[in-house]
Amino acid sequence: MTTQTNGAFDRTPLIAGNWKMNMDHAEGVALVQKLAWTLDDANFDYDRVEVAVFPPSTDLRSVQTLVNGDKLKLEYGAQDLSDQDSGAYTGDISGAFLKKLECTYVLVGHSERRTIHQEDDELCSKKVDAAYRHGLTPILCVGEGLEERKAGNHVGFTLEQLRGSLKGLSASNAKTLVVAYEPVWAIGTGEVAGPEDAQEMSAAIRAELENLYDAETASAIRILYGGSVKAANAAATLAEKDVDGVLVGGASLKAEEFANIARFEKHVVSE
Ligand SMILES: O=C[C@H](O)COP(=O)(O)O
Repeated sequence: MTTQTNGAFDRTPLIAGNWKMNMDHAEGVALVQKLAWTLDDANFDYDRVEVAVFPPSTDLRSVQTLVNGDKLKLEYGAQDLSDQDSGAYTGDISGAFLKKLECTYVLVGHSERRTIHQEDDELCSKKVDAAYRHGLTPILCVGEGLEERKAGNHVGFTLEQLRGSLKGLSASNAKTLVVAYEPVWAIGTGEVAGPEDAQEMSAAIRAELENLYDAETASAIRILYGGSVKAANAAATLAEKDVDGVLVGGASLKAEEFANIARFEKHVVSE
């Protein structure tokens, strides 16, 4: 969340773990349990850094039961949602159902959905609206491909995706929005964009959000970096001024590794 004191916004860092199509519900419960125990053993301060996991939809009810039963301070969310609320949409999942499962967040427009499922900006903007309609906080994913990066058009491409995916979003709702910048060429490749790349794009996104809304809204929105984030590289990226968190894929499937990413301040302090 973002808190405001005397006009200044304090953007709480968000460490988000996108499990993608991994971990059935039994494995998911074990992973959440191990993550919680690992963070508790390290006296982790959930008020300083927010930690959220994004399991496959089949796991959400089990994760909800565990989080509620053990009073865990972890947040959780879904990897996608329908732009529709209910009806003849086989295989889709309504934001209303996700809210009933007490999801806080929902990913929208992850590059794997944009490419594999041909999700365009128009559909993403409708999914952002659906998230707010059901009281979910969207994490809107944007980011260039290798060809845009090589052509030096990575900023223009990403900002165009951002504008197209936020059509019609009000400034009041936008204040709680989270944006995740994920250069597609860095996802799952081990090729992590350097902290300076992450900062360059986060600053450009924040400037564009100011154009789309206003300075206050832009400074309230948290911007995450995603793409081959590991415990070894997270602290440097998270130290960047406009980077407010990370969206982690593969490394979030290992409790210790993900917990070490969440404890990035330890690394920064100890450096
Ligand atoms: O949603 C997470 C991103 O796709 C990054 O995945 P990755 O950490 O496996 O590169």
